[in-house]
Amino acid sequence: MAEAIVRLEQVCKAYNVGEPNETEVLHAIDLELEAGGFLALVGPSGSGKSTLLNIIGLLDRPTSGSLSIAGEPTSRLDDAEITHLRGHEIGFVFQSHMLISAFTACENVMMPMVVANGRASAAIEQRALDLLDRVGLTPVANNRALNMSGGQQQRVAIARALAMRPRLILADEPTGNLDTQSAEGVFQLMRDENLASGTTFLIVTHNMALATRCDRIIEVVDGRITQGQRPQG
Ligand SMILES: Nc1ncnc2c1ncn2[C@@H]1O[C@H](COP(=O)(O)OP(=O)(O)OP(=O)(O)O)[C@@H](O)[C@H]1O
Repeated sequence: MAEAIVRLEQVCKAYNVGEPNETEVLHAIDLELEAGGFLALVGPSGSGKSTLLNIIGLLDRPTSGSLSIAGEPTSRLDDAEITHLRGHEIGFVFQSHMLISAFTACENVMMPMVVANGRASAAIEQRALDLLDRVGLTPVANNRALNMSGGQQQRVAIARALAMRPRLILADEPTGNLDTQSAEGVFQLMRDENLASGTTFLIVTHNMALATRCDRIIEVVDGRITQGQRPQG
């Protein structure tokens, strides 16, 4: 079996801890994501998919339980170490692409590399242009994100997510706002990247037609994994 890029053991997440309205939304989650997988995360609205994604993406911490990324337990890491791990190992694609709309496609893709490097450079710009070429956007590389279609913006977001060569990309309904044809293009682009580079993808989707084309479907219902807890085989 492939090495696990992510391992959760008995992860619980509660909101409003210690207050009268404290609610636990994830209950004792055990989950393994195999390196190189192309994985769908599905479940009803409010079941805890985004909460789980935020924990795996180190954007939020579990209330209890443990999370390892690439074999590294995260519970003892301080905030600076968490930020470093997140910045280098994990890329994000959100439903609303979260691009800086006044920046060009190229500038948006450069952004994580500029932040990591402390300043822009010709090499960073060249890598951004190469990534935009990979997602089919060379002709609009210097267009502002503001003036691009939803499908194009999502392709820029994928290029940006790939910029730091992360081992894991977390995508929260990346095709949710797109028409069928654009959604297919964005989905296929992620699949091609997964196969070409071995980057692991975990994709939250309500689209079962797309989910069934992934290597594995992980289902969350009421804060518990009901299907796909471990890789098959
Ligand atoms: N910051 C928060 N404070 C309090 N409750 C929250 C917070 N974030 C999420 N919740 C609650 O946690 C539960 C799970 O929410 P979550 O967004 O993870 O579900 P989801 O499966 O991603 O839903 P959807 O498919 O609608 O995006 C919901 O009941 C939600 O109201």
